[in-house]
Amino acid sequence: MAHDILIVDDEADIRMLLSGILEDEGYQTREAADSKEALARIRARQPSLVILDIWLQGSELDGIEILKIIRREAPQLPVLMISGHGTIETAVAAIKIGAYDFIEKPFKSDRLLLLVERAIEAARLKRDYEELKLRSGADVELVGGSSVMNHLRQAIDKVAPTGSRVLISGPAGSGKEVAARLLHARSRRSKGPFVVLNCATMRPERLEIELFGTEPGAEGPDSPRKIGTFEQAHGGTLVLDEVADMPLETQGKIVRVLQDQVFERVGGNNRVEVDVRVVASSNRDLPAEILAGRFREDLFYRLSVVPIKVPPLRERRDDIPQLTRYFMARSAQSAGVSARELGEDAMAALQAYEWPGNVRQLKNVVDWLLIMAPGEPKDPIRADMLPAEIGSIVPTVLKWEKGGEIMSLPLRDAREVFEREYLLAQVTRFGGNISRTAAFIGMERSALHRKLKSLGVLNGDRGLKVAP
Ligand SMILES: Nc1ncnc2c1ncn2[C@@H]1O[C@H](COP(=O)(O)OP(=O)(O)OP(=O)(O)O)[C@@H](O)[C@H]1O
Repeated sequence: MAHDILIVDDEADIRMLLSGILEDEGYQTREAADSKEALARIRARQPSLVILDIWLQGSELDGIEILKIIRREAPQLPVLMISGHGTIETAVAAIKIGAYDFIEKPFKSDRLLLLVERAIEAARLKRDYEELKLRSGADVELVGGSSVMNHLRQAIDKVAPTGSRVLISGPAGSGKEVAARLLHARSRRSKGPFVVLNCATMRPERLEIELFGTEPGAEGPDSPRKIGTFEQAHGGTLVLDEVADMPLETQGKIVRVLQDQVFERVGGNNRVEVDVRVVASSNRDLPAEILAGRFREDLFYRLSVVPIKVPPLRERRDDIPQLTRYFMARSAQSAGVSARELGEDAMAALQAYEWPGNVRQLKNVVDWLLIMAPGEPKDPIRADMLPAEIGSIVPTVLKWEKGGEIMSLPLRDAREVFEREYLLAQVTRFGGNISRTAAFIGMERSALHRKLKSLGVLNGDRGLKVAP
């Protein structure tokens, strides 16, 4: 995405010269000859940078006064001042007010381009830093080697550069936001902003303010202009998280923005033009929401140009060991302690668990284990150290304690109890896949099948019987 630069100078030939130099380097430019035009252009859409002449003949406000308004209305917008003879002192004063730097007339194009590049980069770094502060711990790595995850990554790689709208569906905590980040990172907009708005956590009135921003005075007599998420995301990606939670009326407004890439801020009628890739995500069944009259069909078709599904963790149990090690390494690093290993029994229990809270829940369990698991840091974490609801999945006879009940049985019956519990745990861990379980435990597939049937673990063809 080309950066959009606004050139404010009263002299038409300087504006032409500047826009020529900048456009040759691939920037997009807009021009303004006086304060009225300049402010109108900025209000219509926030540029990436303003190049602002200090002395503007025939203008109501001079460069310094315009700068003050920009600082107030758009504090993140970088401004590069142009100073002529005798205005250097003013230019220095401008830096104190918050201009990025100044360049003196007559200027060399190399120096101009260098300053422009630096000013935009500095603003981007500041924005990234702010974003990072807000969302520290955000991931762009989609960990997992299961075939479902490989397909997901392939789908993302394929659709990312096309710029199509994408609807990501999947249950809570499954990694929808990580998928959206990856989509942005692999797109042509990767240098542009990535903005996420959670539609579920906001009151309906607040949602529109967040989406579209406000004009000065809209939220009280002295309220400043607020830039909404659509405008913040110009040149980048906007994620509408939990899009099904948006009120119908707001949905209608979004349809319009998607159609025309134009909207008005709350409390005004300035038309704001934006170029934003919208990625929506939801954990609901949107076609069912449409039938229930809670989601607009036209919005669904506009958002869902390419649908992507992130499956629940229980459908990709193969990813659990890798995810566990990944979260363990990261948590240990950020806590400044050494990572703990997990014993085979603990890993089997993690793989057999249902994970209603998906990857987010796994991450929390790993964080908890790092702090709470007893024993020396070098000792592996065992199944009985896991939170009760997870650890109980592993049959008691397999835990490192002397099973009481089993000791009261003759060998033949004890062996049967053991086999049954062991096999049930292994088959669950491999998601009911008999071939893979057989390969892991070192049995022929058909022999395992017979065994499971004779132990009453298999119910019918492939269905698993619940442990008695
Ligand atoms: N494949 C993955 N690799 C690495 N981290 C992951 C993966 N999937 C999810 N996570 C991590 O799990 C947590 C939850 O993921 P994320 O926020 O993307 O889920 P979500 O589907 O958007 O959830 P919600 O619907 O609740 O917003 C995050 O901390 C994320 O970093």
